[in-house]
Amino acid sequence: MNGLNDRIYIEGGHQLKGSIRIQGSKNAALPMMAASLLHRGVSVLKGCPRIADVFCMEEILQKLGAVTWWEDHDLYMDCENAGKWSVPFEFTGRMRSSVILLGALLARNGKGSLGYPGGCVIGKRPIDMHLFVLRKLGAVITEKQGFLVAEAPYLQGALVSFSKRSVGATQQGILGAVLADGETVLENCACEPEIQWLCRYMRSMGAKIQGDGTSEIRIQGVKSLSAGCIQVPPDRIVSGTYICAAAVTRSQIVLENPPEGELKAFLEVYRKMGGQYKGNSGKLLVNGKNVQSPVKLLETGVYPGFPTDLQSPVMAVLSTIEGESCIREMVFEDRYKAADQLQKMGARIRVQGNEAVICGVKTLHGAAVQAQELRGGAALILAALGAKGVTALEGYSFVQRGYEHICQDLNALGAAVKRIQE
Ligand SMILES: CC(=O)N[C@H]1[C@@H](OP(=O)(O)OP(=O)(O)OC[C@H]2O[C@@H](n3ccc(=O)[nH]c3=O)[C@H](O)[C@@H]2O)O[C@H](CO)[C@@H](O)[C@@H]1O
Ligand SMILES: C=C(OP(=O)(O)O)C(=O)O
Repeated sequence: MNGLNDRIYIEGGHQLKGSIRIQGSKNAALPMMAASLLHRGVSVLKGCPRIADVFCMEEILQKLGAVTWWEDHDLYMDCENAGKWSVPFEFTGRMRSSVILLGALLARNGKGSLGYPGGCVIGKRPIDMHLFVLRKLGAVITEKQGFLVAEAPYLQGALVSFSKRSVGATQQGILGAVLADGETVLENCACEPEIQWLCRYMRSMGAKIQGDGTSEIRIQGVKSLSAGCIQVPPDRIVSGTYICAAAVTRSQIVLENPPEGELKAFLEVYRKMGGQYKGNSGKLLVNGKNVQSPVKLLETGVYPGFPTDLQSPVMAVLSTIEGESCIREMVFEDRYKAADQLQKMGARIRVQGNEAVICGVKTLHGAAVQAQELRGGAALILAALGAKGVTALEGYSFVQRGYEHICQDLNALGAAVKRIQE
């Protein structure tokens, strides 16, 4: 998207206060939507975030023949007639998560074809392990001019050992195995909470899955699945982003329903920066007034390690803490796109390979900056909140992939963020 609609203006320097409700999780909702294809009837996701990626997945389901509708934040998907099996590149190129539809299409139809997945450009992001697990389950997959074509008259349970932990490939394996003949054992699985949420949802449909949340997942194939219904969990990355908003403005806010238990590694780093927090009856009181300590080394990692999705939001905060901090990005090869833009705002960041050294400054200043991907874009908004003067951020549509109403949320807390609609 180009033009004014893709631009927001943030006037920095306002203290935040008040409380905020956390939207449903993007990375939990998307695989659940793919899983809904496995029931030939109506399934529902309650509290589903109304964000660009969810709308894109909804369009894909419609393209496959599903009928979908919303009741407030509840998304209904009638997949009775979703018997088409091909998704063109114009849809899959917009979103990384589209790739896990391959397992769902194979499980439902015995065949599926898909344009190559898009999503945030934060590294190479190959899909070798996605194809590996489906091939292990019996699929024959060919790749032609950016198009994947997979066929399997039936899928057969198998022992599959992943060479590294991948959230998407683990989900792909689960989707492919739930309706396969016999037992599947997935080894070296990712343990991210979104995998457990997918499994909870699929168990509500009658799937037999055990071990999610550990590195070994066992799936006993069943003949069919019934209607799914679940409350989409609150988004841990959005929660972390708003905690960073309190930290960068040295403010105190309340998150109404954050998944505190899923935020341990992040909260540990926030605490090292001088941030304080207190959980109380499902709410989290976050006090960023004493955020002032640099962090010697923050390493991202697979869950329960520090989430790579919160790396750039924390970089924005560290840019405002005097002294030297260091980040080591261990998951993606190219996830420092926000650093150049933060420098335009006066940040002092040196990126070398997978390390970023940040020499915090007392105050950042407003500038014209460009978001190039989702979380990097959110990081620029955070930096702008704490900066002196006005920041014009181009590329807001990247942020809208994952944040339902970040501008309204921040304004409700006292920020001054403006979007000029064409
Ligand atoms: C929609 C969604 O849930 N996205 C999340 C998901 O992305 P996604 O599922 O794409 O991330 P993965 O866990 O698969 O990626 C982890 C690492 O494995 C590599 N890899 C992955 C698959 C593969 O076939 N081969 C391979 O080498 C990737 O390039 C990366 O270096 O987990 C990431 C890591 O927590 C998060 O940053 C993303 O927000
Ligand atoms: C990288 C992300 O999303 P995706 O995997 O969909 O590109 C993200 O949510 O930060």
